[in-house]
Amino acid sequence: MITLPVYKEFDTAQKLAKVLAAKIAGQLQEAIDARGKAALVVSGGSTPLMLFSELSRQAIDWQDVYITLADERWVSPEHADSNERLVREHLLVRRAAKAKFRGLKNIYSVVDEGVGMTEEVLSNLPRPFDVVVLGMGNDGHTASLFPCSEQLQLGLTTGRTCLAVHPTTAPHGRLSLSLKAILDSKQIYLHLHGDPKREVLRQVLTSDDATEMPIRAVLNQRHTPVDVYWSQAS
Ligand SMILES: O=C(O)[C@H](O)[C@@H](O)[C@H](O)[C@H](O)COP(=O)(O)O
Repeated sequence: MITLPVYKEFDTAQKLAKVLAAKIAGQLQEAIDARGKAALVVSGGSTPLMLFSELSRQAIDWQDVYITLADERWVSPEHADSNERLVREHLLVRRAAKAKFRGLKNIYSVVDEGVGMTEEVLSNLPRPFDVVVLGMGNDGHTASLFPCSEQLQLGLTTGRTCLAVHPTTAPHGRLSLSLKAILDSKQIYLHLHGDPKREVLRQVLTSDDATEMPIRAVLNQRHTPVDVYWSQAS
């Protein structure tokens, strides 16, 4: 059994996005005031689009904010499935256009070859990350820590920042932050939409077996606070 310390529900995705964006912006600005810079890690997928749009309108010192991704599909940044493309189109606009984005995809065509270069890029970001926003798949994956992949155990145990992942149930080779890197943060938000995800979350909380549902490893720890934000899909 896992117990959630903070769980917030909203009746629309828009209301959730407004509240969460304001909260994240406040935490980023606090970090900037304290150490001159802040680091934000966001996820891809369909859930964060409204959040990105709300975040991009926040009036903070975006030029001092480093942004990266929790995971990336190993495709070119112009590809329809690229998380970098999503971030460039929906988050790095308006006020947030001044933020410093560090993408995970690089010149290597195979993710296993590119992982070292991305590790190097990530080593130059402010740590711990100030805010990490995660999504969750219906199989309980988060970032690209997939229950189906041979690399899951590595992702849950490695001391490195990132790893190459080859899911069998989702397209593309992926690069994912490791569990250790995700937890090396001051605040994690798990951002969910719709009834099916609420049902998956219910299943997640019934056990602590992270090999079955990797999101459990993020929720079942005491190092970093994880606040869960759920809304109806509309
Ligand atoms: O690149 C990705 O696919 C992700 O970062 C992934 O972990 C995502 O957050 C979940 O799969 C939820 O995806 P949806 O928001 O599309 O449901």
